[in-house]
Amino acid sequence: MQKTVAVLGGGIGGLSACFHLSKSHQVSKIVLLEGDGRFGGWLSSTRREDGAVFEHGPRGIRPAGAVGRNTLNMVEELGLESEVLPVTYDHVASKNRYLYVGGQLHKMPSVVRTVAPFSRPLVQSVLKEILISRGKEEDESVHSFVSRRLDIAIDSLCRGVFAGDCRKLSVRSCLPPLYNAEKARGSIILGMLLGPGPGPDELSSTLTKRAAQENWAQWSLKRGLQNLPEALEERMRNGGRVEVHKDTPVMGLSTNGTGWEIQLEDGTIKADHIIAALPAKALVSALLTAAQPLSQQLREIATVTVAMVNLEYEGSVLPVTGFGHLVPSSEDRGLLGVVYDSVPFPQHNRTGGPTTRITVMMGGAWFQEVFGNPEELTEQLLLDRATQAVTSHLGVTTLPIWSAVALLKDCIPQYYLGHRKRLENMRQYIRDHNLPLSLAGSSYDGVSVNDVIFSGRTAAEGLVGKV
Ligand SMILES: Cc1cc2nc3c(=O)[nH]c(=O)nc-3n(C[C@H](O)[C@H](O)[C@H](O)COP(=O)(O)OP(=O)(O)OC[C@H]3O[C@@H](n4cnc5c(N)ncnc54)[C@H](O)[C@@H]3O)c2cc1C
Ligand SMILES: C=Cc1c2[nH]c(c1C)Cc1[nH]c(c(CCC(=O)O)c1C)Cc1[nH]c(c(C)c1CCC(=O)O)Cc1[nH]c(c(C)c1C=C)C2
Repeated sequence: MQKTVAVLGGGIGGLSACFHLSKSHQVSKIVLLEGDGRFGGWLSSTRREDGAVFEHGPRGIRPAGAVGRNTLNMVEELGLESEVLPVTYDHVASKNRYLYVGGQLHKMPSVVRTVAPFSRPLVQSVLKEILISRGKEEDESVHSFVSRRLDIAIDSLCRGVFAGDCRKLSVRSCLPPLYNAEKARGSIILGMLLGPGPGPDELSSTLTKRAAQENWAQWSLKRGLQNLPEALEERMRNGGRVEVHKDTPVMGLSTNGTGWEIQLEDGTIKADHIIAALPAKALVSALLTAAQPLSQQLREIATVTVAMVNLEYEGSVLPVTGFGHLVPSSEDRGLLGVVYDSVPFPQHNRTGGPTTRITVMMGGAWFQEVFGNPEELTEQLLLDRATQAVTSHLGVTTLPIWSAVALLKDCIPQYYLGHRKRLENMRQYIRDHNLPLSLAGSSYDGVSVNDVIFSGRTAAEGLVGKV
């Protein structure tokens, strides 16, 4: 088959699509088009000369489930095994997660089995959140007692994964275990305890076996997660099968039904098929007047903006130890949560003398309401807000010795009510009109790094068959 496939967007989704496409000889040419000056999208790490590593996007990847194993297989194929930093389930960072409620940290104790996408906390929260947030009334109705607690738990979880508002997010698309548990077992709690039943499996690599044997809860890479897109880029460049272009934004797309003309800043290229691994809204902009009904559906996939503030403190300053804490919207709408990065990944601390690395995450669905227009915000305001939170939540009174502020505009898609139906409609439209187009990336079938890598693979295999 003499085919040119263009992959739009060089985030982890687009890179994964290229990686899998390049294993097949069904396509004669693969072109990767990335608008930015670097590949990797939200996977972004700062590496300082003294050995410290700071993550500005994702910081941990879970090995569990078929999608988790798929990522580890890719890591092994890329030769990154020796770079992996695992965190096991018996590590304090896996056992201890906190909620900040009523001005205090409350530990969420661990319970039961792994249910993707939550390694433990969903069940923890549903069952054990009962410990927190004592009511002010002398007595209250059973309904009020339970719903107040569940509200806080679910609100926090949605903030800790989607930076989103649980009142708007779709349970079917955002918490499939909860939805499936009820459907499969007739009861949420029973379903969560028994698990969703067997899922799709993956051939095991040495790394996936190691992850299972050693009971990994999450992992990172020694040089930070940005090392993953870097290794993929290197593979693409050295493999000779993918033409990689950065600083090459896609400006427009037009189709004659059998192929595409892709408008770039300095000319056009042709492709027989497109894998679009762009955020949904970027795809809408590129589609211009093509496929209007599809654009209409894509437009409805909203996103939220998150401010990430990395802080480094001299010495060991944390009063508690664990992964971090979440802040429910009833406590503070703008402050989503705080990750204690040095606990799961002390290897990312600078060499020489103890330090504490912390990341404060702010905004999300409440960004505009709390901080106003992101264009008008100063870094200093976000830094002040973050250091104040570290002082009031964790009692840290010293000033950070290093900090970085990153405003991640439109970084997490929000799967609102009806998301599943929208996806079905979009894919139906693509089929009905024989559009040579596949959709990949976080806008559609899951936001985790694992989901996105899997979406790139699914798009590639949809075109060339299993690789
Ligand atoms: C703050 C934060 C924390 C997170 N934490 C975790 C975590 O701990 N664990 C986890 O598993 N996941 C986490 N995630 C989720 C995960 O990182 C993302 O969902 C994932 O990286 C998205 O990958 P993507 O390839 O779909 O999109 P992107 O990374 O957005 O990539 C899309 C690419 O398309 C490019 N592009 C856009 N427009 C154009 C155009 N017109 N032409 C060409 N290129 C274009 C962009 O420059 C970008 O490189 C986190 C996300 C964020 C934002
Ligand atoms: C406070 C905001 C955020 C924190 N992390 C993220 C945000 C928006 C982003 C994020 N975190 C996770 C994922 C999905 C990964 C996956 O499903 O594999 C994303 C996109 C992982 C995660 N983090 C928390 C939970 C419950 C999960 C789901 C997977 C798991 O159980 O491990 C909780 C949590 N997130 C943050 C904090 C401070 C925190 C709890 C203490 C930061």
